[in-house]
Amino acid sequence: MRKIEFLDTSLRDGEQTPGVNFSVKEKVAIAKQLEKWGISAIEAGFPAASPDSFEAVQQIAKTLTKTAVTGLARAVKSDIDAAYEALKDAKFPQVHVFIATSPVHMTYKLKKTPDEVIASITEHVSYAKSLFDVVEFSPEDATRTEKDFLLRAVQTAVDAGATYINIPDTVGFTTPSEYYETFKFLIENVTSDREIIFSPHCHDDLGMATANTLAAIKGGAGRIEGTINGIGERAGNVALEEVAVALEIRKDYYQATSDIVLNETFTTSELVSRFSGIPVPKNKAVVGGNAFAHESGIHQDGVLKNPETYEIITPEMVGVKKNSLPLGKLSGRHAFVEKLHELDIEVTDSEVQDLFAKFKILADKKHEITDTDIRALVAGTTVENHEGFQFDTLTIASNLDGTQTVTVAMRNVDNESIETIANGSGSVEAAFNAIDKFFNQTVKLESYTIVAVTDGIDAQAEVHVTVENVDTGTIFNASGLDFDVLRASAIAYSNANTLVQRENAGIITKKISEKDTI
Ligand SMILES: CC(=O)SCCNC(=O)CCNC(=O)[C@H](O)C(C)(C)COP(=O)(O)OP(=O)(O)OC[C@H]1O[C@@H](n2cnc3c(N)ncnc32)[C@H](O)[C@@H]1OP(=O)(O)O
Ligand SMILES: CC(C)C(=O)C(=O)O
Repeated sequence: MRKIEFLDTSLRDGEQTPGVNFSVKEKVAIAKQLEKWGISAIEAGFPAASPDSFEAVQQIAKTLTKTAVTGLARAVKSDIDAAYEALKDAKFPQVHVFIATSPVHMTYKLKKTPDEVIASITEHVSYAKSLFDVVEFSPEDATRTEKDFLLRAVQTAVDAGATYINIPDTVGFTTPSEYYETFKFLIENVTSDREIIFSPHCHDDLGMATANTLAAIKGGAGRIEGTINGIGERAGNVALEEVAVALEIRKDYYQATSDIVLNETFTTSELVSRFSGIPVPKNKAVVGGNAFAHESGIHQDGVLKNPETYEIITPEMVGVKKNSLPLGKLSGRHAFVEKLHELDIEVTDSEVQDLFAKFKILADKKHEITDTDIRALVAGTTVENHEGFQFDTLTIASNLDGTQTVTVAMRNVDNESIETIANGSGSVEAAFNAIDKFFNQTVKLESYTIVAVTDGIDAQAEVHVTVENVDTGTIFNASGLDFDVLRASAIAYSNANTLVQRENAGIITKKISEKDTI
C-alpha cells in the first residue's frame, strides 16, 4: 500500500490566519509536537518575511532531527538566499519556490506575461537547485490556470530541478473530480528521469478542502500539504488530521496510508489551538468537542450496546480518552440509567420511571444537564418556582461608584415582611447579598446559569442556581423564571435558600451520600 507523506504548513500558511502570530518559542514547541505526530516535512515559515520568521525557521531547522524543514520563497533570489541562510543547519533542508500562473494573477498582480513567468521559473528553480538538493515548486492559483499552461509551467520547474510539484488550490476553487483529473493529467504528461512527487495544497473557501485533498491522493499525489485544525488564510487550509484519519478509516478505498501517529492527534490539535488562539469548533471533524459525544436517545442506546453503531472513529485512535453521552432533552432511558451507574447512584426500576420523567421536565428547560443536576434530582433537592417567589419589594439603585444597591422585602415564617438591603458590584450580586441577609444561613453558590426560554426582546429569562448548604454539604438546585433577569435570579436564589432553610429545620431529610457530594 502507498505511504502518503505529510507536509505541515501550520507555521507558514497557518500563521496567515488573521490575528495569529506565533512566537518563536511557540513555533519550536509546535514543530517538535508535529515531528512526534509523524509528519515528513514542515514548512517552518517564510524566512524573507521578517526577522522573527527567519529566526523561527532557523531554530526549527536546528531542532528537528527526523523531519525535513522547508521555507517558502517567492521567485526572487533574495527570498531563496534568506531560506538558504535560515535552513543551513537543517538535517533535511528543502526550499519551496512559488510563482502564480493563473491569468488573473499574472496580469494584475505580477504584471508579467506568461513567457516572463516561465522564464522566472527556469531562473529561480535552477538557482534554488544550486543551493538545495530538494526543491519544491508551486504554480500559485494552479486550479484557475489554463491546463496546457499549467503543464508547461510544471514541466519547466521539473526541468530546472524541482522534485516536489505542489498544485495549490489557492482560493479553494476546485472540486474533487476536477482536482482528481488535474493530478492524473499532470502525472501522465510530465516527463522526467527522476521521481517527481506531486502534492495538493487546498484551501477551504467552498468547504471542499478535505474532499479535494483526498481526490488528489486518489489521482496519484504522494505528499499532501495542510495545517492542524485547518487554520490558514481566509477559510483556512485543509485540516491534516481529517485527511490522516480518513486515510486510516478508508484505506480500503484510497489504497494508501501514512506514518501519522494518530493517537497524538488530539494533543497536537490542542497545542495549535492554544498557541494560535483559534478555538476548535465543537462540531469539527476528528478533534471537535462533540466528535465523540452522543446526545440523542437512539444513538446513546446504540453506542451503549455497541459503539460501532454510531462511531466510525474510536476516541482512542486519535488520543481522546473516551466518548461521552451528554444528557439533554432528546436523551433516552438507557443513557439516563447509564449516568446513574456512572455516578454510583442505586435506584429501583420504579424509581427510575419517576426520576426519568422528572429528568425530561428539567431537560426541556435546561440545555445541559450536569452531574450535579442528576444528583439533586435523585436526592429530591431540585425545586422550580415558575409562578414566581413572592417579594414584597425588589428594587435596584445604581450608585455613582458603579456599584448597585438592591432592597428586598420578603415574608418570614411568621408572615412578617422583612426588608434587607445590600450592595454588590452588579445587580445580581447585590440581590444575592440582600437575600443572604434575609435567610442568614451559610450557603455557597456553586453555579449560576441563565437561559432565554423564549425569543425576542420580550424573552423570558430562566435562571438556574446550584447552592451548597455549607453546614451539611447538601447540594440544591433551584430555578426562577421571569421576564426580568434580576427577578428571575432573585427567585431562583430565594428558592434555593428556602430548601436550605427547610433542610436546616429538618423538613427535608433526604441527603446526598458522602460519596456523591462534590
Ligand atoms: C498564496 C500564498 O499564501 S503566498 C504567501 C503569502 N504570504 C505572505 O505574503 C507573508 C509574507 N509576506 C511578506 O512579509 C511580504 O509580502 C514580503 C516581505 C514577501 C514582500 O513585501 P513587499 O516587498 O513589501 O511587497 P508586497 O508584499 O507589498 O508585494 C508583493 C510583491 O511581490 C510580488 N510577488 C508576489 N508573489 C511573487 C512571486 N511568487 N514571485 C515573485 N514576485 C512575487 C508582487 O507582484 C509584488 O511585487 P511589486 O512590489 O513589484 O508589485
Ligand atoms: C504558496 C502557495 C503554496 C500557497 O500557499 C497557496 O497557493 O495557497
